[in-house]
Amino acid sequence: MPKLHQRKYRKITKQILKRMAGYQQMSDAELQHQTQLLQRQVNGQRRNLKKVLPAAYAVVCEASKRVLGLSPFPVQILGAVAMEDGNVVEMKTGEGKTLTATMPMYLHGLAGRGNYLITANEYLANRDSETMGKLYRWLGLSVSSAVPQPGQDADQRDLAKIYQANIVYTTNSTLGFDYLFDNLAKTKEEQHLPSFNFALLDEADAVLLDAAQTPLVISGTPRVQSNFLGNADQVVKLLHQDRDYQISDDRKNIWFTPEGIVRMEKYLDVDNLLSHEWRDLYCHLVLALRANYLIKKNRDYVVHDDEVVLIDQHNGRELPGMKMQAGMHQAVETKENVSVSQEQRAMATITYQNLFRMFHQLAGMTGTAATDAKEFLEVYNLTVFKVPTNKPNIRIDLPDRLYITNQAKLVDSLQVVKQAYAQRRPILIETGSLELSVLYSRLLLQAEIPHSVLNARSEVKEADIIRHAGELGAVTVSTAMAGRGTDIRIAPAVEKLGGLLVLGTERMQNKRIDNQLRGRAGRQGAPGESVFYTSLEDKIVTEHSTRSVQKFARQHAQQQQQLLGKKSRFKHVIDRAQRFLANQQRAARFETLQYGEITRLQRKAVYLQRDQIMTATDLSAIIQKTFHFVAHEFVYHRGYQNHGETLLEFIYQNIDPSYRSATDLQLESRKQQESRLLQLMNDRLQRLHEQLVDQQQWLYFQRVTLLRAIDQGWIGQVDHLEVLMRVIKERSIAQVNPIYEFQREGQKAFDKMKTVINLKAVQNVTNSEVIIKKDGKIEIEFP
Ligand SMILES: Nc1ncnc2c1ncn2[C@@H]1O[C@H](COP(=O)(O)OP(=O)(O)OP(=O)(O)O)[C@@H](O)[C@H]1O
Repeated sequence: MPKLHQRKYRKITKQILKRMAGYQQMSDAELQHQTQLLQRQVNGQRRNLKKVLPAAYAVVCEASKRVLGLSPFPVQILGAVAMEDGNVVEMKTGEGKTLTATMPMYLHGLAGRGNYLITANEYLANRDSETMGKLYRWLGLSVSSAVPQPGQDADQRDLAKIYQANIVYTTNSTLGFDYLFDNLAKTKEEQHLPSFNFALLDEADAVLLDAAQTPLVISGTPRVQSNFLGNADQVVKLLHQDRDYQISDDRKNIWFTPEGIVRMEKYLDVDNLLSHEWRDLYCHLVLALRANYLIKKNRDYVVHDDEVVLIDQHNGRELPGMKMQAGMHQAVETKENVSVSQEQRAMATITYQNLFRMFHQLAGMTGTAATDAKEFLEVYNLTVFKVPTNKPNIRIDLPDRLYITNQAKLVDSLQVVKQAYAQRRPILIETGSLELSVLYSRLLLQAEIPHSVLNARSEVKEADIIRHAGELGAVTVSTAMAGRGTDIRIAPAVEKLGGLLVLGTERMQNKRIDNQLRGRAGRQGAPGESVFYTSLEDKIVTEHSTRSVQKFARQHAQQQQQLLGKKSRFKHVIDRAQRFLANQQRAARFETLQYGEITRLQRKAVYLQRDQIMTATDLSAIIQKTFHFVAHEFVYHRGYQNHGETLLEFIYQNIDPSYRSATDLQLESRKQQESRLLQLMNDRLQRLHEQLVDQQQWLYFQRVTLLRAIDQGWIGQVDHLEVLMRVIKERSIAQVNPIYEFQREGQKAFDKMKTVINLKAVQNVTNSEVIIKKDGKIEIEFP
């Protein structure tokens, strides 16, 4: 659908402002009654929403004044109008996105359920569903937060109630996991998610871009432990870089050289390590290689009490309980010689791209989107619309200070802190990692400057500290991601000192995060200042710039002065490194998208079948089809060709363990064998049917046994695809088209899965034991 023009948005905004005058005259009760009137006009049809938009937005604006004491600015209304037209709306930090969001959320809430506001973290989902919830509730719509309340576990949530609401505040991972769990349910009653109508994504770029590289994975039953772990680790430790393996410049990829392969074949005494026979061993060698040479202790993980604990790359926090997927965690445990934990099988996965593309309508808001406009359009069909600030931005963004070494940079930046502190001007020091924030805090202690450090373990505490960061004399040290979404207000006395000063101790992974940090100062037209202190030893430079830059840094490590001057060859070194990294990340997302597409199609087919079984009122046709498939498959493919399995064995294993036969089944013709199998299956089915005379019970039994078969097959397939993807990606250096290979192999596995599911269904349907309990409920013991 072609998007409306900017002028049009302004025109609609004017209409809304005009309508507000009418609503101003109404009593509270009359205003509240508007919701019902609007709902009647919408009549549950999303296509009617556009028509009522001006009225609905005007109602929200007037109600907001009365309930929250906030009257939305015209630029906020403009932003809300653009959101409804499939845009990622760029509104600078502090412009009031939380309030802006209430307009489209209310509008969609008028049509019913299935409308989500995706916030950046759980704290914000709870906070905003509370504060903005007052407004929706006042107007007669229901609202909930899907994330656990503080102190609550995820499985203690009342999902039925949460997803009953018109408007749900949540996070991307909560939504994703709930969706995946919903599709592991046994009955319709256990499914809670309404259809995906509308999602408004706060910090859309963080959700759709930064988080989109890694798919969500639900892990379940343990995978059989491999005994290759130890061997692989030992062998890989004997290898030499460049001779036996190579590492890419960005240190993200690593691969064996042909010489390395030959060497390992010798050590392990195997022929042709790359052949199908040694696939599992090779997989473990690849894992061990990454574990030993790419994944670093004290950067990616720490070792505590015989346990490998991962570290969050963004804020340096420990992530207890989190595990790397697909055997990687076990490889690192083996490297560190700690006890190897059980590896969990992947049970369900989805990429964020696919999760959000399932929505009928998407919109986003963020402080910084323009940099990635093209990708938003290509992947999500979202355009970027920039909303002007309510008041002109008068924050001063100073040019970077660039040094050769970290030390020189930190020493100089400390002078700025001292100066601000002497003036009692609040200063917010933003670091790229927890490590650095601890270091900086130590420097401040030495200089006897009292300060707060945001390394609190909870989002609530962070919000509390950051809220005070704009007060007279406040010195706050924070990691880049901490305290997001919390407003920093400044007093008039601080305005006179030039407002809040934001000092970045390094430039971050990308420009967007840099800008978010600057945006903590100078909100809503207030004065403020920002400056970054950078060096050639910063992470972004060491990891993502050319070798010549790194060489220069090493050679001049003694120099303390700043690298000034417009002509300096290093003037753009950080911008370039950021761009380089951004390109790489974009490529990685594109790759995730392509692999994810193949999984998506399979998932869609399986979930569709689950749905059909869950809603069907008669399952006999499906069961008969399954019986025929299995009988035919055995007689024409399995029994004769593959396994030489006898018919008797097959019956014992899959249909009836107590089967006694007087005849020699081998002598029967294929046709006879097939009909004998069918007859046996139906006999067993009949036996169960006689036990379950109640129609509801009978239907329930068939449904549960069939669903279980699907899940058994599909979960195996999900796990298989995960492993397959890893193997293919690792091999991809030498391959022409890994995606094509994934597709081909994935399809083959999918076909195999269908056979597995059919067979499991026969086993479950013919071989389960049923106990009818006093209350009429039935318990099924599966074979
Ligand atoms: N129309 C308004 N009138 C008065 N105050 C407002 C209005 N809209 C928002 N605010 C206030 O502005 C502050 C910033 O709002 P909010 O936190 O939603 O900004 P934001 O755009 O989400 O910023 P960030 O990007 O940092 O999350 C809040 O204190 C909010 O109450």
